[in-house]
Order: sequence, then C-alpha cells, then structure tokens
Amino acid sequence: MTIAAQPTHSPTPTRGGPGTDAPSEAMARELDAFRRLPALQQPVWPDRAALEAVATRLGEAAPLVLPADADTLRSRLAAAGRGEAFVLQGGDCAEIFAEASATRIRNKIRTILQMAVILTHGASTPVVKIGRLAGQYAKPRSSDDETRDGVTLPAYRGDMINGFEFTPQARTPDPRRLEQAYRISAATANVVRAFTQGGYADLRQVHEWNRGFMRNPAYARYERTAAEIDRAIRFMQACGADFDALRTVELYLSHEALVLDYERALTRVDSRTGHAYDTSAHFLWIGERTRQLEGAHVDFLARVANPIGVKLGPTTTPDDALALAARINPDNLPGRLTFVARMGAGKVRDVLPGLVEKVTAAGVSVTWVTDPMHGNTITSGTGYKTRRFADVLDEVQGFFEVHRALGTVPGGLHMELTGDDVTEVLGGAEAIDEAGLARRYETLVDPRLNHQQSLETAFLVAEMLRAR
Ligand SMILES: O=C[C@H](O)[C@H](O)COP(=O)(O)O
Ligand SMILES: C=C(OP(=O)(O)O)C(=O)O
Repeated sequence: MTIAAQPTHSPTPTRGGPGTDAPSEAMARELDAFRRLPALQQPVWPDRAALEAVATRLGEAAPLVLPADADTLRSRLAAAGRGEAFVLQGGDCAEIFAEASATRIRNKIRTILQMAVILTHGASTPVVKIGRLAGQYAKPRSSDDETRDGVTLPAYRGDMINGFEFTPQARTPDPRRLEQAYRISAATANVVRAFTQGGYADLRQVHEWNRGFMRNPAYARYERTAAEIDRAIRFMQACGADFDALRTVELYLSHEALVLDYERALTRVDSRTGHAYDTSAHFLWIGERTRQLEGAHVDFLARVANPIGVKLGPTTTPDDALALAARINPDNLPGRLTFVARMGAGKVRDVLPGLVEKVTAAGVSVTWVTDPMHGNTITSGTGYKTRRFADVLDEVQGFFEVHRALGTVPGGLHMELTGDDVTEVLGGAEAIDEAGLARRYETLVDPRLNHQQSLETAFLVAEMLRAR
C-alpha cells in the first residue's frame, strides 16, 4: 500500500520508539484464536480470496495510530475513572466516505472542542477528548436484510462493508471497501492532526465560538455559565497564562471494533514493549450486540493492549460485568477498561446501580461512561428513527444520580453528534418537532445531535458536573 498513513499526533511525554512490527507466528496464532469462535454481526463476504488479499495488504500498511499514544490515552482514562478528568467521546453514528471532507471533519472537531471547554469548566478537571472518528465505518444491525417494495437486499452495514444505495450491487459486501476505509481514515487522521495542532484549537478562539452560540436568545438559560467561563479566561489572562502553550489539544480516535478482519489486519506489535496493539484507533469498543463472553470480539480485544470500551445495555447482569472485566482486564489495570452504560432513560436508575455496586465491591478498576443515545431510540409518527433530547438528558441525569448515591465516579459522556445543522433528534431549545425532522435528516443509521443540541448538552451536563 503506497499511502503514507501518519499516526495521529497526540503530544505525549511517554512516546518511545516509533516502531511497530508484524506479529510473530506464535503471537499471530494467539491473535487469530477469535477465528474459531462465534462472531456476530460479520459481513458475509462473497469473495474470500479478495478478502484475504486485502487483509494481506492491510497487514503491511502503516499503522494509523501509535501504541505509545494509546498508552497515554489509557492513563487519561484511568484519571477519569478516579474523578480527576472527564471523558467526552463523540462523533457520527456512521461516518460516510463521501463526507470525509475537511469542512465536515472540522465542524465535528469544533463541536467537540466547544463542548470540551464548557465541560472542563463544569468538571474543574481536564476533559479527555475522543472522536468517533477515522474508522467508525461499520454498523451492527438489528436485521440482516432490508425490504423495500417487496424487494429484499442485505442491510446497509456501513461504508466499510457495503453501499447505502438500494441495489444488489451496492448492498453486496465488498472487501475493497476495507482498504478504502483505511485510506480515508488515514486522511481523516491527518486533518484531525492539522486542526488540533495548528492553532485552530486555541482556547480563546473556542470560547469566542461559544459566545457566538450564546447570542441566540434560545440559549439565555446558559448565560451564567458562559459568563463564568469568560471571567475564568480573563482571570487566566490577567495572571499571564501562556495561551500559546494551550493552542494544541489531544484528540484521540475511536470506533466500534466490529469487523474483525479489518481490526486483526491492522494489529501490530509495539517494538517498545512487545505487546500487540490494534493500530486502527487509540480506543476500540465492543458493541452491545457483540459482547458475548465466549464470542470472537471479546476474545480478540482481550488480546490487544489498547484501552477498550464495552457497551452495557439494560439486560447486562452484574455477573456479566464482572466476567467481562476479568476477561478483558485480568491485571485490573486502571484505564484499560471503560464500561459504556446505554440503558435508556427509563431503566438507568434501576439497572445501573446493581452493576456499579458489584463491580465496585469486587475492587474492579473501571471507568464508567454514559451513552445516553442508544437506549433511547424511537420511531417518530412520521417514520423517522429518532430520539428525544429530553430522554438523552434524563439518562445522563440518571447516570449522575446513580453514581452520586453510590459514591462512585461518573467518568464521562459518549454521544452521537455532528457539527452540522441537521434535524435528527426531537427537542432542544430550538424545539425540533416531528414535522421538523424532515428538514435535514441525513444520517444513514442513527439520529445525531446537531451542533446546537450538542452545545446545549454540554451546558446542561456542566451543571450536573458542578454537583459531582
Ligand atoms: O448505532 C447503532 C444502531 O443502533 C445499530 O446499528 C442498529 O440499528 P438498526 O436497529 O437500525 O439496525
Ligand atoms: C451501535 C452502537 O451502540 P450499541 O452497541 O450500544 O448499540 C454504536 O455506538 O454505534
């Protein structure tokens, strides 16, 4: 592969030698153990020979991230688990190849940075910023097929696998898309690096954008928080803070590790430590539909040293959580394991306490994050897959209440959001209603908060964080 995929830069004092090697034969055998286990939600590739050729080429390609940066993220997540930082993970439900333009990527980064400033103020701790970015190209689906007007075709599973267009050709899984996903992820990572290291992330500039948001009277309720941030920045200025030193930020990359052929092909051995890392992203998570203890996803991700997330839905039992922790983090390393609870607003207060209590009592080291999106999906009367902004907020509130009651740490927020002005989620101060969804509904799978709703969420969560 000719592309020079540069690793995303995250400034880190721990960066060692840059080397990554292909796994030895013995290590490859261990990494490949997942192939003998049941793997849910995998595409049925019609051309196995083509898949193997692609996997070989990806196996020789440059890593997208460096193991040392994944280690730094692990230490940041450990801090969040102790309440010394707060995680903000956000981005598209499904990235789209055709939308990987600099403008769209910049809008997403801008939204995450804006939210992070507001949350930093609320939490009075650093915010660990992680994008669902540069690899979020595969989706688990409820159904393998989709039927339209009596015609049934394979469901769209994300641009890494097949096309959205409803034709047999587009919907047939094509392994060449794995290579396309790799190349576009490399280009996206380059844009991320340029924006996060090139002055775009300057705190004063980000605050100025937030002031722009406040000029809309719909957001008057957040005036006080905005004014406090303003005062804090002026105070820093008066004290002679070196704002130029704050012009760069760490923004880590993450996606759901769903397509195991892709994740395995990008796995390398870190020449510093001899450990295997999945170099497709700094942080990988296992989805709610693929977290079976004896399944291929858990087996594979337990064998790579990246920080790993596991989504926990409302059917998770405390014993499930303990068993997952034992499998994925047998050494109980802080920051290695993040549980992303996505219970639904109606269930979080009932189901989450049992999990947190048992995990805490067992002395298991976990960073708890809330995903208030995936348990709150509904279909509007007009037929759109959507969510109510109020439910999203209520689940976050429930997450904080549970942790407060137990004396444990609510460590972060995992959101589906975009920097654009879409109309996919109902409500918010601008009151998107059912009729309004049609105005600009663009997602190919799940509804995302738009730019305004994302900032509004940050202000509301900042209020909750102050009480943390
Ligand atoms: O974001 C993820 C979706 O909830 C998941 O892919 C399932 O979507 P579906 O129920 O539309 O198939
Ligand atoms: C599919 C997702 O979530 P979950 O596994 O929680 O349903 C997702 O985050 O894109």
